[in-house]
Amino acid sequence: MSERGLLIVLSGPSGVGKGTVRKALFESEGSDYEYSISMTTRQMRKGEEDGVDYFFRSREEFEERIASGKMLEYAEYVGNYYGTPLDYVNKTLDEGKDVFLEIEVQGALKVREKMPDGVFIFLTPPDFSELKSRIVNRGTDEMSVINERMQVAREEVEMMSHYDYAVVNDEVSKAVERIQRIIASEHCRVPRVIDRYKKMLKEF
Ligand SMILES: Nc1ncnc2c1ncn2[C@@H]1O[C@H](COP(=O)(O)OP(=O)(O)OP(=O)(O)O)[C@@H](O)[C@H]1O
Ligand SMILES: Nc1nc2c(ncn2[C@@H]2O[C@H](COP(=O)(O)O)[C@@H](O)[C@H]2O)c(=O)[nH]1
Repeated sequence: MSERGLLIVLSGPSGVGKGTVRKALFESEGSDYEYSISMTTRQMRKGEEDGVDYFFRSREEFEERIASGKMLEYAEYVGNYYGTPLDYVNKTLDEGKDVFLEIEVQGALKVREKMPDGVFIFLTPPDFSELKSRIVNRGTDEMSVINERMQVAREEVEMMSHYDYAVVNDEVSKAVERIQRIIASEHCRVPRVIDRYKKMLKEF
């Protein structure tokens, strides 16, 4: 039996490029990760699709899921709930597949408490004016929401010390390479592979 998959958590301020980097990573040669689609109560943006970008749900339904313990983590971010469905993550890790979460900081820290053997990567902007330009130029949020997201970003950067790695997203292809190297080295960590070797020795 193969060992449990690796949980990879990519986090960082809104607009830093988590989605862009994640998509480029998934499209890169040899990439073999399973993306955990999050659930949210926010309004669907133009071009988004239910079940692809997010599971878009009402607040009532989201709160029912929280109450019945169906979320690995959730957070309220700029007025909306966002969360990770628990079953999919556990089932996929048990199948030996690597699971990729792209989530904000409060949620990532909750996952860290529950699944400390995951790898926690904080994506950083080259600087804050570039971060603001990226959110503004994306054109998806009103100025009041952008200002709120920038305010949250200040607090989130303070939490970087709780992560295993910080990766700067200056250029998407470079950020992808840095993340690939981190994941490759995490796969070789002794606590991950030792059980398999112990089992092999027993059967030898
Ligand atoms: N390295 C980069 N250089 C320049 N622009 C970038 C880079 N990475 C991402 N962007 C642009 O920045 C904007 C924000 O990127 P993206 O939506 O991926 O961020 P995000 O961190 O996923 O945001 P959110 O957390 O709000 O979902 C997009 O318009 C994207 O094209
Ligand atoms: N704690 C969680 N945060 C999540 C999850 N899915 C996405 N996110 C983060 O929320 C913000 C805002 O996202 P947007 O799509 O409205 O721009 C961003 O930082 C996402 O990474 C989740 O399941 N849990």
